[in-house]
Amino acid sequence: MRGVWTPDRIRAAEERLFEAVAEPVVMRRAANGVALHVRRLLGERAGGVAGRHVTLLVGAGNNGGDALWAGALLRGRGVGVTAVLLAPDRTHGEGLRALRAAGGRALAAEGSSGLTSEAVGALRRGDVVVDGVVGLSARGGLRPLAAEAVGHVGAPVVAVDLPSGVDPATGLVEGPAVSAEVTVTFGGLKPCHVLEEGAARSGRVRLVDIGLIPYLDEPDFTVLDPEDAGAAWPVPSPEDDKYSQGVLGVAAGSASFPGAAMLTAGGAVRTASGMVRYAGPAADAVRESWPEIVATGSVGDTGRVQAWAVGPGIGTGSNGREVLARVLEEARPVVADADAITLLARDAALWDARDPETPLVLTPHDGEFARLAGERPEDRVAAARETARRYGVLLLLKGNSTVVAAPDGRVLVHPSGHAWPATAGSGDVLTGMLGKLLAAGVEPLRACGCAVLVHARAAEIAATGSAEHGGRAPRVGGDEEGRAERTVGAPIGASALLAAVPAAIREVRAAATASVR
Ligand SMILES: NC(=O)C1=CN([C@@H]2O[C@H](COP(=O)(O)OP(=O)(O)OC[C@H]3O[C@@H](n4cnc5c(N)ncnc54)[C@H](O)[C@@H]3O)[C@@H](O)[C@H]2O)[C@@H](O)CC1
Ligand SMILES: Nc1ncnc2c1ncn2[C@@H]1O[C@H](COP(=O)(O)OP(=O)(O)O)[C@@H](O)[C@H]1O
Ligand SMILES: [K+]
Repeated sequence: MRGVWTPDRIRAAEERLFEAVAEPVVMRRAANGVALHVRRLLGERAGGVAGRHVTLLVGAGNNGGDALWAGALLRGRGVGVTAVLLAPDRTHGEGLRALRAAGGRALAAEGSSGLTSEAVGALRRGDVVVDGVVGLSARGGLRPLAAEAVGHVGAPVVAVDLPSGVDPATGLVEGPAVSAEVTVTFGGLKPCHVLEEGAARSGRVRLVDIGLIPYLDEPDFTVLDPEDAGAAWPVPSPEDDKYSQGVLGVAAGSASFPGAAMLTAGGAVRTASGMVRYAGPAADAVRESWPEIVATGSVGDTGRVQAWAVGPGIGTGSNGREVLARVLEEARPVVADADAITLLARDAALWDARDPETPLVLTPHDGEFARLAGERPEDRVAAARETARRYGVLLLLKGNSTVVAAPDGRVLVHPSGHAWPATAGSGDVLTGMLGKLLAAGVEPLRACGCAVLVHARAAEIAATGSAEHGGRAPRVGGDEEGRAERTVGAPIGASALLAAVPAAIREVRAAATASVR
């Protein structure tokens, strides 16, 4: 599990760190990390380090300073280094001296008519380009000169701290910005690494220890890693039987939408052993697809369950309302998705059926969220947190980065790193998966984080066939920790995602086993 801190809190911690450790010492730690990851990327993409060329794009502040210091270290490994200075008068002095002393070159980016031809040549020559334009103090998109310079970069980029042009606090991009292959950040993750467009533009995020951790308090929110999901995933123990692992009731689908029933129920079956019961008009179809499911026609006829998954395809008319009210009255943990969210958003009386002490998870996409909150989410973390608190629910806001907020203010974020789950019916699968984890007794916030992580990974496995390659995706270059952007994939439907859920579970469980070894 990794913490994420807002820029203000990172700065406050840095100030405390600088009382104990001199700033140049900290900066050199940061630069060491940047140089290490540049060397790795040179190895991957240029076949070696010595004799290769690195271009530093250097802005006015400490972010450029880190890049210059990293350049000096790379010179020591035989790398040719050229710094392109966007603001020569305000360049980090010590960093520049260090680079020059190590034999690196520096040139001004701007001539009398825009970017100089030398600067363009340097940007094109780099086997790797280091983005030291702007870091934590970034405001808005890249300024015109920086944007023009970035436009000439064809080589993979290592971003210092964050990809320049991305808003550090939100991950939003409101103008030209860098897209990094690797982002090397210091002390703790910032929101831009895991939210919105910033998550995709950060590429692979590498965290470097600069001694900041003791000065950071509780994170603003957290990101689960595969091993966290693997450690929490329920598997049967020798004492278990089919009931003791938690029974999930699924109330989904209708005569017009049998597929929603199949996908939700399937998500549950593939997530954990034990038992799944189905209640609804698609009982015959469900029995045929999933013979292991005990299916009945109505919620009232279903036997005992430990949790319910309700909503996909139930409709928003009186039948759907009746189903949802019956489920809520049972006072068991519930995950309510799709039509159930629409019904809850427009019918305040339905909330009376709910026991406020029993966990209720709502899993809206942005459109459903707007029905609940009155507007589409802008700052997704703040929006999810506020709505979770207001309704006293766990709010799982779906998207490329999914945000899960608990009513007590805790937040988990999962940046998927790809968009393969964006396919009709994949939300139904997620609802079934999450319901089964709730039925198994996994703590609700963690259950949400685990379900989202494994769901996204299952989509990636299905799209890339990576499980067929011994758990590793076929990649275009990239190291073995490489992210999905460099993975060759083909579009999938939700059924393919569903079929890949067991492979994704095996993978996270293997990660958990490896991490305790
Ligand atoms: N505080 C520290 O001493 C440490 C900070 N570190 C580095 O220092 C960075 C923060 O340094 P600074 O606070 O000096 O600020 P930055 O280097 O982030 O920004 C410097 C200047 O860039 C300009 N700028 C702002 N937005 C821009 C945009 N959109 N396009 C082009 N230029 C823009 C502004 O004039 C701003 O003052 C961190 O991101 C990290 O890289 C690390 O060395 C660790 C220690
Ligand atoms: N651009 C995207 N990148 C990654 N995941 C996405 C993207 N768009 C949607 N998803 C994921 O796909 C699923 C879609 O769920 P939902 O919107 O309920 O669709 P449906 O109702 O068709 O099942 C969610 O898990 C969501 O997080
Ligand atoms: K940067």
